[in-house]
Amino acid sequence: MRREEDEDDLLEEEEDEEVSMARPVQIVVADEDEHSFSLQEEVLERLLLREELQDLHVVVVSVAGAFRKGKSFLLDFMLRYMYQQSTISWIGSENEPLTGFKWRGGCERETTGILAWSEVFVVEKPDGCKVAVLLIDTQGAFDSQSTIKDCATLFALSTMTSSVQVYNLSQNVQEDDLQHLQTLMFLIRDWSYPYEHPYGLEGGQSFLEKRLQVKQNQHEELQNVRKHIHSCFSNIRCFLLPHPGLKVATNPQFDGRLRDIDEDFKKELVTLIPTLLSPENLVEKEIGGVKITCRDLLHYFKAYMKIYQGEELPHPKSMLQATAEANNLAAVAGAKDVYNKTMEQICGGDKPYISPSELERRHVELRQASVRHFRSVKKMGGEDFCRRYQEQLEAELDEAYANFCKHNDGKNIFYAARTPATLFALMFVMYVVSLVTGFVGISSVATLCNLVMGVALTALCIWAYVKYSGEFREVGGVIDQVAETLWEQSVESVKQLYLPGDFID
Ligand SMILES: Nc1nc2c(ncn2[C@@H]2O[C@H](COP(=O)(O)OP(=O)(O)OP(=O)(O)O)[C@@H](O)[C@H]2O)c(=O)[nH]1
Ligand SMILES: [Mg+2]
Repeated sequence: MRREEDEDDLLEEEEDEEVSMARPVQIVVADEDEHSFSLQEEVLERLLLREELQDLHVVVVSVAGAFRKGKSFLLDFMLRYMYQQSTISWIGSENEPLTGFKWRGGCERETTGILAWSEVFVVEKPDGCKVAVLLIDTQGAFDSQSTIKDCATLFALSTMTSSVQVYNLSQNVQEDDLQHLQTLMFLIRDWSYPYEHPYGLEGGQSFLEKRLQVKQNQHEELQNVRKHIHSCFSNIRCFLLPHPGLKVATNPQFDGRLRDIDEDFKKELVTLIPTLLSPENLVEKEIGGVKITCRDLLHYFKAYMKIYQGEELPHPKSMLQATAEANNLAAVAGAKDVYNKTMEQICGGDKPYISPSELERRHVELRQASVRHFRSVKKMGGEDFCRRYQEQLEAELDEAYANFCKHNDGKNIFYAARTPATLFALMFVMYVVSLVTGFVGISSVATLCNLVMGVALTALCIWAYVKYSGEFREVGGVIDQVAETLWEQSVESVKQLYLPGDFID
């Protein structure tokens, strides 16, 4: 028995440790049979809404492309860089197995849906701004189980939400690769023609230029893709990566040790990864020309996911609509945060009681500031569209204010002491009246007073028990209500007795 308990404890400890350890987390889950995808909102919230992250501009680096082409493998080197970037030897030691996003050999696909690394890295750029860096791994495209729509959905979703899309290709750029359009960096694995275009960024750039050239005798459609691609992306790059060697590609025992990887590959990796991730090269995610924060990113994920869940592939117009919606929702969340944070400072849980009129004054002030903040954020969708969200913001602020008020009232000890005070006062009055009437000889009245006193005492005991234990709260509520009515009635009658008539109004 004892041993079992010990084992349970051990298991729990291991689970706790796992929770705190950085690991890949699934943010979009793919349903194989239904060919549908669902967003893990809670996971994403836990990732992006951390206090220290939510207001930072976000850099989202995602790797997408065909399945089984070393995407997760590459991401694990990116992780090494993110953890060790201050050292020159960030790439690791010769005998260290490569871990992080799960990768493996073989011909069956590994990654499904979309995964993110659970640790969002905070990096200071050379200009002193701190940004949050999120690394994203996507399901490989063109495997035998997924439909074209599945691949397009995942690819579009990761492209729409990332600031740097690494489009992983094998050996060459083919025509259908260009038709996927959305990319900033074509990463060509196993490049085998270094004598025509050398490895690395420069070779890649000259190769890409050649590929993207519009030629007179080309089919019109091919010409259009080439013309269009530049208008979709502000920066298109290409990197040629050599083959990592036969051990990497064919040995089932290979576990990612540098020792087993070709020198050429490692040499190029050392320039590729900093090109994407060094502080001066980080690209913050922008939407509509505005840099977005981690908190905003959550809203964009939700909005894009919603439209990709439909039967059809979304129309560009609905993409724009979803972007506008997410954009407004993000602005609402930002503005509400401004309000909540300041209100917390004024009357949060650890702050003392503040007079209701002062609280209202601050609320009105902050509500205005919050709405102003909302209006000042650059938004899409036009005035009418924004107004709807402004109304939503105002309603949410009023609701938050009502909660702050309740909280504040709870802190007033006189407010809290009202019920026992009323009951004590009642008992005292009854005691005095029963004494006097008993003395004078009106025993029936005296008995009645004693009875009321007994009831008040019982109510007081029950009330105290409810407050102490937290049980039978409804009974406590009834006692509070009766006491409050009694209190108000007495205050009213005292006022009428002692204040001149014209004061009462
Ligand atoms: N030929 C070649 N193989 C590579 C390269 N990089 C990694 N590999 C190998 O490719 C295999 C697949 O690696 P993964 O990282 O799991 O590939 P993936 O693209 O994430 O695969 P899916 O998750 O199934 O889409 C592993 O055996 C790696 O050792 C490369 O540059 N060239
Ligand atoms: Mg993978």
